[in-house]
Amino acid sequence: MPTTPPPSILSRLRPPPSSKTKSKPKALPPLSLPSPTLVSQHTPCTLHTSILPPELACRLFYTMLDEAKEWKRNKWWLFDRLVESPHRTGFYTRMERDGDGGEEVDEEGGWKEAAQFWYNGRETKAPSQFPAVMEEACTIIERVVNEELRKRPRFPLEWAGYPPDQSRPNGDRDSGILWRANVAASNCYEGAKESVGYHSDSLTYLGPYPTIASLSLGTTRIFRLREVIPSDEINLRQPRTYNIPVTHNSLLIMHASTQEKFKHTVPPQPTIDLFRPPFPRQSPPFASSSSSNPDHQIEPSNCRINITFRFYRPDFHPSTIPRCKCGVPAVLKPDMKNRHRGRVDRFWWHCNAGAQNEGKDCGFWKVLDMKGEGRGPCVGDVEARVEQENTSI
Ligand SMILES: O=C(O)CCC(=O)C(=O)O
Ligand SMILES: [Fe+2]
Repeated sequence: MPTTPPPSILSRLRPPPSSKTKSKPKALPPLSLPSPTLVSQHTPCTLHTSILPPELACRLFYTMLDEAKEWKRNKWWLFDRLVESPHRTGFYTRMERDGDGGEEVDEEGGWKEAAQFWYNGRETKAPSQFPAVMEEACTIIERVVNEELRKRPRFPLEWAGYPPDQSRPNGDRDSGILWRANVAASNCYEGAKESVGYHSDSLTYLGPYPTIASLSLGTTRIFRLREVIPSDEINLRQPRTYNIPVTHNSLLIMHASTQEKFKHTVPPQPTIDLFRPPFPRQSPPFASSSSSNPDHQIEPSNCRINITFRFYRPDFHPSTIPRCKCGVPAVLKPDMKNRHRGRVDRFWWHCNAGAQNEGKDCGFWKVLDMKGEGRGPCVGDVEARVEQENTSI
């Protein structure tokens, strides 16, 4: 009986790795993060489900749906193409009280510029103020964000709070407040196909390492995060995609370093579940006893409303933002690909005029110099001062 010769031992060994063929890092499958615990484990964000009293969340949803009729689709030049955002957006400012907690002050000039920046430099009217129901929600959200901020380690370039000798908006009401939502940007995604592409938020008025509180109302959508891998790790690991289902009345807090290390998107979906508001539209009261058949007033909706509450830092006030040679406020971005000790330390200003100027910018470019530009106080400055005082005792 013919026998086949045993395979040589050499044929069973893998060839030695060639210096030319570098093995690519393994692609990681997307990970779904449907619970607050999982979100905290894998990302610099925290998720809070049922953040507002249900009746307030529902009333805010109806108010913002009505407001959304006036919102715009952003338009900007991307290279040589004029593109339009696949969702509608609105920008709001919050009335602040002066240092004595008395007269309400509205620095319209500054906020108008900030609103124009939100619309990619397009001329816009003065932004609207928070509607009363949004103010009510904001007070609750602000308290939760400040509680979280007090628990988390902070980054050196984060805002350290008002210096003791400086008057602060809202007087006494602000004691212990590190983060105050003074503006809000709102988005409406109608149907499964409306979306926002991958981006990180411009830091122009937020400054480095901002905290952004993002409230979801209406239909559930996926909020997707993906890390930007630093250049020196590109051959070592691949980014993972994280999918967070953001349900009605959930708050996703994007803590410091989310904008520096990750990009985020709300992608188009094949389908969505319609949202059935838990209360009828009419007000007041919201109680079901007010109507013989409240079901008749409840219309299912295919919209998701998102409100991002933001703290525009006093040391990044519109009057302090460098202008490029085109004469418009520069945009501030983190140098995401270069990280040292796991941290982005470098940020730069660059010309933003191309967004409205047929894609042509003036090439203006400048590294952010916190001290040189007179900004702060930052967490790192305060910590360094305390350390110095302790060593000199
Ligand atoms: O709708 C969302 O959850 C995200 C919105 C967003 O990324 C933005 O407004 O910058
Ligand atoms: Fe964003």
